[in-house]
Amino acid sequence: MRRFERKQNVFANKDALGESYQPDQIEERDEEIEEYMHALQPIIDGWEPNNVFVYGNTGVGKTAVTEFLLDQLQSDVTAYDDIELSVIFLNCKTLNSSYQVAVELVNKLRQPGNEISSTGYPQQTVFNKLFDELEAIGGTVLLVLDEIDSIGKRDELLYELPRARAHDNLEETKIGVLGISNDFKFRDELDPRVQDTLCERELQFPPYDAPELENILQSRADVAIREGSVADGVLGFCAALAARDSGSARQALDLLRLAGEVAESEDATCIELEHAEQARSRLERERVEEGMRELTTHGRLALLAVVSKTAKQETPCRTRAVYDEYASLCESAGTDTLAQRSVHNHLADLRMLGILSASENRSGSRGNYYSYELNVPFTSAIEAMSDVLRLSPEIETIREIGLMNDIT
Ligand SMILES: Nc1ncnc2c1ncn2[C@@H]1O[C@H](COP(=O)(O)OP(=O)(O)OP(=O)(O)O)[C@@H](O)[C@H]1O
Repeated sequence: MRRFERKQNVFANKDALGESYQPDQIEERDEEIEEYMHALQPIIDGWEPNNVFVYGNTGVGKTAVTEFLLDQLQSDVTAYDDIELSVIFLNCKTLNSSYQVAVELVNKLRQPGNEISSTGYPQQTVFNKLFDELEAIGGTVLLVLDEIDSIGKRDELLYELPRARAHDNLEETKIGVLGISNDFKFRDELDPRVQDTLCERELQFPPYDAPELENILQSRADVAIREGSVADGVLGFCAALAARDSGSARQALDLLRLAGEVAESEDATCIELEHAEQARSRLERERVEEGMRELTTHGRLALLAVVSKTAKQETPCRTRAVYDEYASLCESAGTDTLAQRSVHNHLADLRMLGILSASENRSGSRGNYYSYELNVPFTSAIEAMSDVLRLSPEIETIREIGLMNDIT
């Protein structure tokens, strides 16, 4: 049997491409940093902090920039004796109401063994306990609530916190709330009174473009990858793919890390383009599989219908044509067919998941219609389908037709 053996032929510090790594340097965000510093300036000046709302798509540096700037702020603030700054960071991902967030904050601020239980109190009692804890800290407290959208519509705490001094819930402590979110709808759906205070200062982080992502990758690769271990064009390839898809630095970093893993598993000493290609198709396949897990059987059959049309070189194609293909797959699977309207909804879901793309066509007086095609490689889709659908002979036939037509 093969034994474990250390392989470090490509990576110098692989963790530097991971999520928990905090970069020493933030690239390509000078304007946002300037605006952010402006919003935080009252803290250094000794006034009440602004409430700040930071939003932008996933992976665009909201958390990284916030952590970087708050570290800097905490260090700069030590030059002023009259300012006591405490920063409390809470990720709200698993907390879906004001009540839960307040309990979590109270427990974070209390000594171990003195925590409160997460159920059983009236909401206002928990809020009061939180105010007591905050008052005990004194000075300036900045509450950073990451993924704040998880709180949903039960956002009373976001109303109460910024008004705590005005409502005499806090006397000594000056409080600021810094909310971070990638859900654009959340901000718009907030109670207008919450919106007024919470979004006192708004910072929007746009998606990165390809050159920006390449610079971010380069600065991470300098730490993470051995010198000379990444071939020309690899960083550009990862950056271009992520820019085209999401503009997310996380996606670009994940791609580079996986490309490095592929290279290491092949005992290569340098990450070549072909490793990045393999990483791309693996990530895409994972994305299709992940998306497909959420689909119902009919959603999967609708997708298989588009895959089949792709094999026959008949995409982009209209809902009607996808529907006919879908109906015959249902027959093979021994399943009743849904109405065309429902299949249309499944196609729209697949488009939202990024598995299909659609182009809108105008057909004069009869209105507009969509044509669908696969937005992921044929091979990734067919592999993923054969894992989740029990239609082996049909899937094999589609694969063969695709092969015959040179579809990859
Ligand atoms: N400008 C940048 N310079 C260096 N690294 C960056 C930059 N922007 C993002 N990153 C890195 O990309 C990854 C994702 O960034 P981050 O977690 O800050 O995104 P986010 O906008 O907070 O996303 P989400 O909404 O999903 O939490 C992290 O590893 C982060 O260090």
